Amino acid sequence: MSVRELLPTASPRAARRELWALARAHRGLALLTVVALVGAAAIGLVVPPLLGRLIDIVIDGGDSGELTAPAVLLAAAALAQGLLTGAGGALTARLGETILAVLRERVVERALSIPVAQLERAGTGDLLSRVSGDVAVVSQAVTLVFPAIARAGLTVGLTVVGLVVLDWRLALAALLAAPIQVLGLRWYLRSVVPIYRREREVQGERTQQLLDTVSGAATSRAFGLGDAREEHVRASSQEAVDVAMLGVAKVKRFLHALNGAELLGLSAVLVTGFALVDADAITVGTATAGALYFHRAFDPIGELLMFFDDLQEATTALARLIGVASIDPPAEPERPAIAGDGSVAVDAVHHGYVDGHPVLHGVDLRIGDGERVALIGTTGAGKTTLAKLIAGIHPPTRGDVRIGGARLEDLGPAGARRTVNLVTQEVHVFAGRLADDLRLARPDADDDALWAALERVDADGWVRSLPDGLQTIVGEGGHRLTPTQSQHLALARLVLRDPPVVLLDEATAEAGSAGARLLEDAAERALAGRTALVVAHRLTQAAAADRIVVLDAGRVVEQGAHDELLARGGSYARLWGAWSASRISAPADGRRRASSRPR
Ligand SMILES: Nc1ncnc2c1ncn2[C@@H]1O[C@H](COP(=O)(O)OP(=O)(O)OP(=O)(O)O)[C@@H](O)[C@H]1O
Repeated sequence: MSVRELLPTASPRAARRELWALARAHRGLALLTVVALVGAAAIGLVVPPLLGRLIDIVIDGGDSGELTAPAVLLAAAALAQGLLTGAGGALTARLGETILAVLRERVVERALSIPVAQLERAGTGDLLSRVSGDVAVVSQAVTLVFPAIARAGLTVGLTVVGLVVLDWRLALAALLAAPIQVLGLRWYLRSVVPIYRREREVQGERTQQLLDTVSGAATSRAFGLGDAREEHVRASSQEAVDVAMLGVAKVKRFLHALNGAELLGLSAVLVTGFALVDADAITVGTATAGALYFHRAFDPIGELLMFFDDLQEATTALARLIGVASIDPPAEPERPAIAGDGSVAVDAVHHGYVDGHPVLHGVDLRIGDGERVALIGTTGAGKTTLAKLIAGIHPPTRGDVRIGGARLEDLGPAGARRTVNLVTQEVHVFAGRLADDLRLARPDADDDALWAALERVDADGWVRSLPDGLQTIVGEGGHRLTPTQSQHLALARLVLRDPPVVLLDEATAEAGSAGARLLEDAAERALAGRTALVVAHRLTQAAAADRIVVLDAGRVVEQGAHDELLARGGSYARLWGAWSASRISAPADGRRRASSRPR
């Protein structure tokens, strides 16, 4: 059993540092954004004192000419604030999107260089949920939540300053609202946030039920399961509605509490203002301005509190993205070694994925330059593990792997990739032109080189018959390739890459028998002239090798040529006997029969 070791998540401090560094790279835009947001909030501050001034002029019986200046200023402030708010929102979104784009690129770049072993420990789902789900959450926050929070935060902060400057006693009275807000927020976080989380889970379940029902419609019809499927969808929809309604009820209570806080705070400001006016300490206009300030700060406070959940979600998602973006790419040695030839030496190699569960126990193996070795053994014997260690995907727990005399770590990640290639049955065909898919192996290859590689693995025939030949769009959304054709492509990429050492793991195991035969021939041609370790599932593959190595429970128990091992009557002879018997009773392709040496 493997232990999940999720990819790193940045600490809040590291996330802030990274964001700061990203924002600094766009300091011009960031500065402009701050100026617009602060400007909008600051201009808004002049509105309550101006209204207060108007009231004082009216109360003092001033002439109407005196009203003109404050009224014009009010109109100008409203216009300027509107313009700056609009500009601030647009600039915040632009800054956020720019930073997110850089972050996204970095996440993808780092994701591609994450050592496979680390990715396997984390599970690809972890990385996928980050590059899809987390990016979506942050994207939405960048355009909606962050600008609103920046605006609200600045308005609240500056308004509180304005209130204190206007009259500290009014500011003190306004503070009466704070305890209700703090207690309300604590209650909200404890009771509503978990409901939101549950709501998202239930919605995910409902989507899954819908997808299952739609994609499995034909099966449901065939087995008369329509009613049962409908019931599943109905039940999950009902649950989603129930949970959403529970959330709505709680949010309404929270809003009531906020309204109560507003009532209390505003009453306190008005009563204090009344008392101060009564004592001739301030004018009616100042008291009015105080009440307006309070009111002005209140809406954004509500907004800030309501966005708290989104903000939490977005910060978590951001920390998960920054966590991946901060993974150091594997270090290259200062002076990478160069493999002298294609020989492989495995010395006393031990390996285990989980402490206390060793998989390989001191494996020694020598493969000569250009030699073809077949690795066989029962399921779980450790064949794939050994191949991965030789490919440098996992470093062995103990022991050494050398290629052409150089240790894998001295070759460095890039050198190891150039020297050893592991071809597995998991072949991914990238969406795009077939030629581009092939060029992943050798970006500078011209069309002639691509055709030569395809011819070498006998794939040129079907590629020529595609609607646009090399330019045919394949992969997701394009021309669908059969598993055999995908494997053909993988082998053609191998030819283009041209590594001296190849590890072929189950590359031909999945295809149907006719395809398997074709691929065996293609693999044969792709491997010609290279050192090869073939994890063989059909013993015909093993029999054709120069040497066969039998692995049992993580140990090499036998090795030698096919005839030699048959004559010895050991593990291989027994496996061959059992396999031949099964072939005679149920021949895979209905034509061939097992013989002592099939090739
Ligand atoms: N990533 C992993 N984490 C934990 N255990 C693993 C991991 N990969 C393989 N194992 C375990 O290591 C042992 C050897 O697995 P391995 O895949 O190397 O065997 P194999 O001989 O290639 O088997 P098969 O023929 O079924 O592919 C098995 O017990 C397997 O469960």
